[in-house]
Amino acid sequence: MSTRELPGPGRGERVADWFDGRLGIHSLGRKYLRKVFPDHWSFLLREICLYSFVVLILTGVYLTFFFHPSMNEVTYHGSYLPLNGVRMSEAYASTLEISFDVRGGLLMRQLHHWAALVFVAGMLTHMMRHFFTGSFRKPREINWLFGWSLLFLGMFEGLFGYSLPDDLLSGTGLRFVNGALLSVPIVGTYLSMFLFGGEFPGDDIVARFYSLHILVIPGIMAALVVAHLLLVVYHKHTQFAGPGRTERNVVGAPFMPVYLAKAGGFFFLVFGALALMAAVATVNPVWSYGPYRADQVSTGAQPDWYLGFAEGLVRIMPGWEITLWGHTLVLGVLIPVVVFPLLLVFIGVYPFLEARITGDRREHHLLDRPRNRPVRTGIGAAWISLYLILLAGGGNDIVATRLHLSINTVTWAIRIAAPAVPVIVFVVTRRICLGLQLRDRERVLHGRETGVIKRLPHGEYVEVHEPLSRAELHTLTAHERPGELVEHEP
Ligand code: HEM
Ligand code: HEM
Repeated sequence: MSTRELPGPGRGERVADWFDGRLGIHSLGRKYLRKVFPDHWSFLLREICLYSFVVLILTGVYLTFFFHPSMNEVTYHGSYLPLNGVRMSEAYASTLEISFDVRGGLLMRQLHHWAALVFVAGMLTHMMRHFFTGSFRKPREINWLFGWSLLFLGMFEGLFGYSLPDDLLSGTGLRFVNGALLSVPIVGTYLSMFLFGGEFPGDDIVARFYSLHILVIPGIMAALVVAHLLLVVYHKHTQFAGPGRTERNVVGAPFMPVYLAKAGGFFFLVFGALALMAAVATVNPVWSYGPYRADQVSTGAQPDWYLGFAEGLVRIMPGWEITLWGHTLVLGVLIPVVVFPLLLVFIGVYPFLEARITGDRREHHLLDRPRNRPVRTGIGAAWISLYLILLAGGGNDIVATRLHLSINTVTWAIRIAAPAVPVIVFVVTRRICLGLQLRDRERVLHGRETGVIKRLPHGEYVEVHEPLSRAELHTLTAHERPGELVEHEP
């Protein structure tokens, strides 16, 4: 065949070449599309975070087309007749319009709100899975901090979001924020005036929260998500111990095509589940609360679940006040305002605390089984129990009415449970871990109990034990025992 007859590159190949010459996509792709992903069900939690974040951005952009972030007063004349003729802010009126007059508006609002609830739940569970398995250890401490910042920002992003519609519930939440700011000594009044642009509630807060909500915080969060994922690529994945898995390799399926297909499918699953929730379950029906008025307050007012623990801290505090040099310190609010961030900061700095206390400064790429780290597992369980108790405290009125109890009984029960239960949970969890370790040890040394009883020729009955497979033996023994840490020179 002469050279003239050779077929030239096809159109697709030419386009690909053109782009590759300018962007280097081919070499990048060749390197990263074969990136290996280990498999474990708990790794899916991160995908719930990622995809609900994507849903939040998509639905959020749709909402910006119709939402008016203004506190100018208007008289409502829309489709929701019970509020016809009522004076309200433009923000609230536009939320009613989104809910009743914009095509797909209510679905989008509910999708946005459900996605927010699931997003923070996803982050908390993803965080706890990394906590319990010790993946935050060197070299991933900074990625832990990136993740932690996402959680922290996510909570405030939610608070700013549900304050936007300017309904009676969100206004009650803002009054709470105002009270918390005012309790700060010396600068409290300035902080409140600065945030609200004058006396609470002022005319600016919705517009201010709007810029933070749709621009500043999502921008920082998107950058953090990218940095978080880049660091995962740089560090490579952690994995559970098992045959063939070491501190130096990663065993799993390649990104392309296996993982991409899985991740793509999972995106539609998360999107579908959220859409279903948004379609069938009402969330934040602002029309039934009415517009915010500073002289009114709604009963049964709750923040979204992820901030319930902060509310709980305030509700269980006695209304203590002291007067110093002619100034009143409202300890009943100030103490919770200090404890609330501390509870979160403890989680943020935990990797550094653990490394310092255990003296373990080595790199770790193999994950711990929680039972093999009884103290850490105990601390994690105790933290969750405190969080849940305070969450119940934040809904003490709901608990009291649902269980037909006096609100004082509920409040006192939570006051006692908040310090006591985490200690009990710590001790019990630690014991359970040690028990499970003994069970593992028993299985390694004597094999699995088969339940088959044999009678020996001399009449003795014994249970037949089946030795574990080599793979199982490896998995159960591939961990360090206390006292194995390498001593470092100070
Ligand atoms: C992590 C991200 C986000 C969270 C946790 C979040 C959370 C929320 C929540 C809970 C609400 C109240 C919804 C309701 O009315 O029931 C809200 C409202 C709103 N969000 Fe977001 N959001 C996020 C990101 C975004 C983004 C990226 C945008 C826009 C680009 C956006 C735009 C809006 C708008 C316009 C509203 C007011 C509309 C309304 O309440 O009906 N959000 N957000
Ligand atoms: C928007 C929220 C978040 C997204 C989209 C996200 C996503 C991811 C993804 C995709 C990974 C890869 C590997 C894996 O899960 O094993 C990862 C790893 C990690 N995440 Fe997150 N994450 C988020 C929030 C958080 C939070 C709140 C924390 C903890 C405070 C956290 C801590 C970590 C750590 C320590 C790793 C490294 C573990 C490893 O390499 O195995 N992340 N994250």
